[in-house]
Amino acid sequence: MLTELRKTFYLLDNQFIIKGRTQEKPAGRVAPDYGLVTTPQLHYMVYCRNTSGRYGKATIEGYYEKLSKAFIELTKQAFCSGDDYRSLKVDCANGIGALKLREMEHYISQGLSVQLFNDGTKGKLNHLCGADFVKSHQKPPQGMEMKANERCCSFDGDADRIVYYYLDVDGHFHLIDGDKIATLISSFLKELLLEIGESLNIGVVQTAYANGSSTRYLEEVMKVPVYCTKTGVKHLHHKAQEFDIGVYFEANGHGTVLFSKAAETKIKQLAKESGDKKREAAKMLENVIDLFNQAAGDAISDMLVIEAILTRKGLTVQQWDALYTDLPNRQLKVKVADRQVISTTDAERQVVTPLGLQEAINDLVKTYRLSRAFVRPSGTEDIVRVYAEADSQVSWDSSTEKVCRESLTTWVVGAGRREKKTDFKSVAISLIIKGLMSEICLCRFLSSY
Ligand SMILES: CC(=O)N[C@H]1[C@@H](OP(=O)(O)O)O[C@H](CO)[C@@H](O)[C@@H]1O
Repeated sequence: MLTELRKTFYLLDNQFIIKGRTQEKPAGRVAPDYGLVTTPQLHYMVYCRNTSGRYGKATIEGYYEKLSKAFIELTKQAFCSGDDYRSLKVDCANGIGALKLREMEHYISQGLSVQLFNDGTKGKLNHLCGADFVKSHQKPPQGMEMKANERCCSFDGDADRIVYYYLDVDGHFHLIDGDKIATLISSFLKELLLEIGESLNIGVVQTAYANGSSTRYLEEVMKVPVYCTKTGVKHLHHKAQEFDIGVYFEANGHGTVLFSKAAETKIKQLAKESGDKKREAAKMLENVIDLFNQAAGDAISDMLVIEAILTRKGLTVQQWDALYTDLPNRQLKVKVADRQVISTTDAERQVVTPLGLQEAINDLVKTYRLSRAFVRPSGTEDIVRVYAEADSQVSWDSSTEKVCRESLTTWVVGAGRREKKTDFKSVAISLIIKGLMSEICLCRFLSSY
């Protein structure tokens, strides 16, 4: 994988990428060797080169200096500076993120001390660790020593995704995924925008995998417009470019924030105006712009933004988590002979073919409160993905409970996970939706293909 990254980098560096078109590099130019870098660092270098250095210095030191300077500026007069805010446990998925975060550690040590786990000295890349493992199994990575209420996060193998989590005093695991990251960031940005008093528009971009509670919170409580695109960051990135400030995150923790040129110019100009609250907010926004990797979703950059926001707002990880409660949800993969038998529309939320499948899904979900389910072919694997979510407040009778208990036992034994007792009904309901959709609908509709 790391070799793949290097190959990708050399390929990019041998070409000049201008407004999405590639051109051969002029003869005689030597491609610099940056050694091993994370995927987002690689995107950062390309972005710097394509803007002739206006975005930043196209070196690894340039990256560290730009981000750490903004981070230190944002945290130096922070509301909270106790040890709890300063230390963070990071699972590096045995990937490149460990090497790079170690290199960066001393640049940021004034504001944050990181303790690295799964740093690649032993263990395999992404094996029982990393953001994807933590998100899909909803449990801590192997090798991480967690105490109650400690703030922890996981990168994925190439360090372009991040998720946070903690254990509560009862030992229950709480995941804070890309949706909650987007919510925290959007609320911080919205507050700063209010302070500078400029009518810059802000939009949040999600995919169908965003938890319904996050969408509702953003739209109804925060009054921020939310847009849904197809899965895959390229779709989210393009949509986010339509706003002065475009926040995009996939639920799996892949995302960033984009600032339009006009917004950046306005903010820079306000930051120069003298001595008032407006100017302070604009200066803070200026640092936020520098701290985000606007070339691509970046675990290191996102981590620093999150840490700066939590410190500035004096928020604990539990308070952050309590912004809203995720609807119980399940995702599963179904192996089919030809995943293309399923085609979708409406940002992959509605099935077009095979005919009848969408009606079957509609019939299934309409009996549960706040329920939603969709089926789509994966863009990266030869599988079909099924997603279902539902509210835990649902009607219940003893026969349903019997079926659910059995399903739940199968689930616990099969997946090796233990649910909280209070989640029992909701988990069981999700299982029914999942079970019905996967076993009855999908099999019935797909068996003929
Ligand atoms: C449900 C899910 O997590 N899908 C992932 C996965 O895409 P699929 O098209 O679902 O296979 O890989 C993509 C690339 O890494 C990532 O952007 C996306 O979020």
